[in-house]
Amino acid sequence: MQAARILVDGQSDLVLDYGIPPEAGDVKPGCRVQVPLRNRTATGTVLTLSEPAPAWKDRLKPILKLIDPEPLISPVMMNLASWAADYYSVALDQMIRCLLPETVRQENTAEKMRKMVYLEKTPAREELDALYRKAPRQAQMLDYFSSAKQQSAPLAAFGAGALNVARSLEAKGFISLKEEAVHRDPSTGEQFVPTQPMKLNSQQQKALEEITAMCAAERKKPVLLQGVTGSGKTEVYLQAVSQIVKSGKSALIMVPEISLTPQTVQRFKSRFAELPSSVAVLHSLLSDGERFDEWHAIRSGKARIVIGPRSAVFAPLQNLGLVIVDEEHDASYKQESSPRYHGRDLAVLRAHLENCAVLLGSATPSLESIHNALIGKYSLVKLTERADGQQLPLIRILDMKTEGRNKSGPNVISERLRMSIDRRLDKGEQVILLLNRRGFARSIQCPDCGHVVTCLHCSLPLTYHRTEDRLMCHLCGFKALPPRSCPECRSANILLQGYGTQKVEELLRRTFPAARITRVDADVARRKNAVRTILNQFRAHKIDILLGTQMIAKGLDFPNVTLVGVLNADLGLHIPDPRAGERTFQLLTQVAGRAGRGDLSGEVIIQTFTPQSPSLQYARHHDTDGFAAQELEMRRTFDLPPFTHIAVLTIRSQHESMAEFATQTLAARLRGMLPPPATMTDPMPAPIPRAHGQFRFQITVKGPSARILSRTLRKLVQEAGLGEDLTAVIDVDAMSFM
Ligand SMILES: Nc1ncnc2c1ncn2[C@@H]1O[C@H](COP(=O)(O)OP(=O)(O)OP(=O)(O)O)[C@@H](O)[C@H]1O
Ligand SMILES: [Zn+2]
Repeated sequence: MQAARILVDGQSDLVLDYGIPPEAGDVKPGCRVQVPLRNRTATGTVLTLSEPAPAWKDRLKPILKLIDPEPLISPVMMNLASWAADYYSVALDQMIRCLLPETVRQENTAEKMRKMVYLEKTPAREELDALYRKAPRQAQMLDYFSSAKQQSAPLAAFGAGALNVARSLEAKGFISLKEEAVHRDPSTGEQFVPTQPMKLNSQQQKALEEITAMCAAERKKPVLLQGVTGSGKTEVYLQAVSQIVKSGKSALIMVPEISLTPQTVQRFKSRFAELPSSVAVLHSLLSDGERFDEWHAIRSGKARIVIGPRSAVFAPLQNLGLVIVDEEHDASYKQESSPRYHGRDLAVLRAHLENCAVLLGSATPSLESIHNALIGKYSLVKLTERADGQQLPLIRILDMKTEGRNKSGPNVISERLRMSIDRRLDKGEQVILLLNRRGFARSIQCPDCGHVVTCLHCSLPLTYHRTEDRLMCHLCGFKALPPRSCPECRSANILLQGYGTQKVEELLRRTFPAARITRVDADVARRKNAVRTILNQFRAHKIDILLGTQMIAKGLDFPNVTLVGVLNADLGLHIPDPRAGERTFQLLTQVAGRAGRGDLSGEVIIQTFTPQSPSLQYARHHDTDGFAAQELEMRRTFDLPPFTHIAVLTIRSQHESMAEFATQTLAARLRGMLPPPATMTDPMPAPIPRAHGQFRFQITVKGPSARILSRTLRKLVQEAGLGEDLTAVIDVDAMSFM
């Protein structure tokens, strides 16, 4: 009897061997099975098959039943899962859970069925008239088909009691009733007008040819498409995908966040509108039913184009021909909870395992990707001009130390910016204002003694929410009344410092009373479809000024926007993160790219207290290469990514001394385990030392091989056998250090 190693659902890393009895059928890796577990039955997924050691042969419990005749997980995806589990130090079952969503794994989730009425025989006029006299509802049902010129309709369309009516008609042979599976399509109700491919300019043409060549090549390299904002990257994606689909293969398009990139989704849905339901959109707001249906539509090949955020890298596409990662630098590709995988990195790996082409696109690629291009691992294609032939917008940097002061202290909107906004509004043009919310905007700081009001449970500064008139912690949700005076020095000026989108909105309304102003921030984005509705209104010019946080910086295309103002460019620079400069550069370049995308030329005004910072200066000159060169030089000097890998081990506990002691003990052991040239820091409190009521201490390790760092930390934690009050978190290739 062969044995199968099975990942049993429900318990972390419970991997058990079972025997495969002949009656179980063709059990393969990636199949789900039913197995006995103590006194109950459990479900599980087959990881590997093996010949059991002779001594074990008779002691293995047998598999009860094979659930899927064909494996739900392809061998390539099994491979990807094991690789990721090892690389990111998570249990294999966690990765399998990403591959098979809960609703797909549960055997009992069924397709949604509905009753359909099919017309079998069209009644003659006299028959219908007679029916109208005897049984008017039956007549109406039949009449529906002739007037609607349809052969079928859902029973539910005929209202209550329709089942009896339909049964009578079925008995008379006019119609038949059938059960059908409904596809729960998340975009039902939306209309997509088909679009035609555009004639590519020569740079776009070259980019497309490079991708086509890579698709055909025996040995493939990822293609990095570095194209300035508005250079027509999306059109290149569309035509590349079109080629792939025509050749009978499937394509995966990854985007940072669906709710923030509605235009990209719309453009794909429209371009491929002629292929019904061929574009599947995955995102976190899908209902279980929708997710189940989309998953099976993708797996069966009904949907051969998939758009989704980082988790879409696990979509069960067959015969994959191309993977596209749009805005590949975006931080949201890294999952910040377990499993802490990087969607872009797994996309590159998946493409490698499937031997298909992969395209990474961005106006401001990550330094990791630029580095890979420079050393020849990636093939680099550039789009240096806007597709519409427009100039890139003129960027002006305003030093708020001199420009922004008035009697009461620093101003939110400088006089220069105010005048520019006025001018644009007078001409009937539109304005985007960005409030950089990385870092601690909206926090309450006493202007007299410098005291910052922080959360009682986390050390994070509390932020002020106008509508509720409360201070809130964005980590744990703690709420408090704003103090009337400074708890430290009793100064009454306490509320003056710091400002959030709500406060700026209020101020804007006062400054520009005639303008129509709308705010988009995380609070607004939580409401389903709110962002999309606002963006549609903005496009229709029902809004003059759009005020928002970094979420409005992404991939939006509004031809009538001629001015973009960045209110506080440097906030994100002053945080403990080696990528702070890179993120600020990317944010400014992206948001500047929203200006002047139509026939009107654009202008960008950046307000800052640190005008000399390289992130700002290079952004001002649209100089991605220049920024990358100097930033890479700095990273090399300080041995930071992409020249090394960083992993962070965080130990959390409700008890501060326990966490600190455990971290010190681990650090001492780690010193003896970490193979050179890897290095480590001393244990330290995390930049946010307390979150969700837990104290957090960190050790940061650095080294040329992420896998060695990961395996060493994993071994360390496993051997230490931490007690119940302690949690260890390993974050490989960490992107956030808070
Ligand atoms: N070959 C072309 N000829 C004419 N117009 C084009 C062409 N390609 C793209 N465009 C238009 O140029 C505009 C910008 O293109 P697109 O949004 O694809 O750029 P992008 O590089 O994806 O921009 P971003 O990085 O800012 O999201 C769009 O309105 C698009 O319709
Ligand atoms: Zn808190």
